[in-house]
Amino acid sequence: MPAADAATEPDERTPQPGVDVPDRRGRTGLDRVGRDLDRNPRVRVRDVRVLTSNWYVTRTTTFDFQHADGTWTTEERETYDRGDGATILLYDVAARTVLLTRQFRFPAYVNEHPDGMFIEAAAGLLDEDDPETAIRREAEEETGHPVGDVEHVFDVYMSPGSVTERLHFFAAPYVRGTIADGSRAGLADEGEDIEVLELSFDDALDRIGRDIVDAKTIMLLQWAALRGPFAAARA
Ligand SMILES: Nc1nc2c(ncn2[C@@H]2O[C@H](COP(=O)(O)OP(=O)(O)O[C@H]3O[C@H](CO)[C@@H](O)[C@H](O)[C@@H]3O)[C@@H](O)[C@H]2O)c(=O)[nH]1
Ligand SMILES: [Mg+2]
Repeated sequence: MPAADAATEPDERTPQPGVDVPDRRGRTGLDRVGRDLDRNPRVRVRDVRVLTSNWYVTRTTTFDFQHADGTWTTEERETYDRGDGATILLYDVAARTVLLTRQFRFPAYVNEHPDGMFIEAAAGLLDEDDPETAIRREAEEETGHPVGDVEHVFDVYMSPGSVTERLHFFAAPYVRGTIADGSRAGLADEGEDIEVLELSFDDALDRIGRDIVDAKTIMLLQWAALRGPFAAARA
């Protein structure tokens, strides 16, 4: 590098929140995630940069990738990391109903959803908990209904080209009538305002693609119809 350019390089990098000094959520070392990945010999991570660590974390990672013909190229990919989550379908087989939620989702509203009000299966981030503990907590917080034994359904990457999140899917029975349709739930101090929605299972299936447009909810409803509690073989 020419001397003139070297002179313009800063001596020390300004400390970066989330990397060298705590960010607003007390995190440091966020640039270490992904550096030691070695499970796939066709991928060699070269650098990880934290772009934002405001609430969740965006990074850009530079890596060498070996293509099918053996050649290597250097690629850069941005990732959005909000941690992993869990979701649950609460169902009553005898009443043929499901217990869902309705809440405002800004990212959908800003992308052409008519009002941002989303019908969803109860769900939340794991935070520090294991998936089953987390889904019990979230189901009770978001529907007010206590959850007994849960059935693990599958674990799915919801948007693997950009979002790191893996979502753990569960199902559990609930008792119709315990929670009033239209009652409110959620943690007010986290800005949550959640309406509990009790729908007939057939109505919920019918509304897929109309006013039920949330991926995890559609996946759980279709699983319930095909292989879950409402599948012909299990009924
Ligand atoms: N201040 C602030 N708070 C935020 C922000 N983003 C989220 N939150 C807070 O974080 C809470 C997260 O609520 P959870 O119930 O834990 O998560 P969720 O958003 O319902 O996530 C579930 O649904 C998502 C969408 O389908 C899933 O992506 C996710 O895995 C999970 O299943 C929100 O209620 C809100 O209070 C933000 O940018 N700023
Ligand atoms: Mg939630």
